[in-house]
Amino acid sequence: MIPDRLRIGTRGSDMALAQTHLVRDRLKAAWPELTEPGRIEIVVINTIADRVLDRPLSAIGGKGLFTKELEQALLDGRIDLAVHSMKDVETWLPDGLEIACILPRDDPREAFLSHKAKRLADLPAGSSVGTSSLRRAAQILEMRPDLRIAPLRGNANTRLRKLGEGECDATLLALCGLRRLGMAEIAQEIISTAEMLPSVAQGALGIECRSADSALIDLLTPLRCVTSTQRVQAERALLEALDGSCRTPVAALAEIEHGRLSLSGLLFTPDGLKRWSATGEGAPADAHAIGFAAGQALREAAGDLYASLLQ
Ligand SMILES: NCc1[nH]cc(CCC(=O)O)c1CC(=O)O
Repeated sequence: MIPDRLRIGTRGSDMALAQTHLVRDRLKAAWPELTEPGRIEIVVINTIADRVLDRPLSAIGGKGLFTKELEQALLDGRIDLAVHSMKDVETWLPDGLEIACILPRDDPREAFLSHKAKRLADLPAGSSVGTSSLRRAAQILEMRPDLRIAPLRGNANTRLRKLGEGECDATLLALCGLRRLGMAEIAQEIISTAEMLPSVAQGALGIECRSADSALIDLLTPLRCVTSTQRVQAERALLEALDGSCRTPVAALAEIEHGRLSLSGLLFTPDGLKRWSATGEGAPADAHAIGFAAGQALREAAGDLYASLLQ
């Protein structure tokens, strides 16, 4: 049975709203009854990550900040669905909630933006790259130890404005995020995943619901993408084995080709001076085990240094 009313919770940024509108439109396309006026309501919820813009996320509690208020609204019954960028979703969810659906994944690559150079490799020595992502900072410093990292917080629009105002010489953003904002053409260089492995789950959208809402979960069936789900499962299992949080620079990407899943993962020291890599391969149905084993391998490779990365 289709519920009379569905309330979708979202952050208020342009990117979050674009993602939510995409989910709403897919739901309407799958279930024509939901196109009736008033059947789907969008509820904007302000999160700590949107309010605190002067400090890096890793210093104020990590990526849970993007999702906590939405999860509380789900638990309180104020909303029925929450749309998230899967890269912002914590490794462990609160009891009673689940990611009931992962949509077809977008391009996970990073986009380079700058007024000083067309490519990251061409930035003059000493240029500043604005990012508050520990992963991006470590990867940039590994490739270009002669660059400086400058803190840059805020949603994508805010970061683009700050770049325009000259707060930094360059920045990196998820290409899919730019695309959702209708601004993909401003990407100067699209960095290959071989050069820069993206964040776990970058480009994937997920829908979180109350586990008890089985009728609603059934409604999401036509929106699910099996291969995207398996890829995200493998990458998130890698993070799970690492106790991953925003404080540990980790990158991972799983791909499925000819019925085989292959996973690459990297763990960095925040200064980019050291990195460890692990790979895994197997049947897509074993995504979780493949990811977890790769995460454990990274942890072992880092050895005694691993504890210091968690500080
Ligand atoms: N950390 C914020 C965030 N969370 C998800 C995306 C991009 C969209 C996605 O990965 O689905 C972004 C912006 C960025 O990193 O450039």
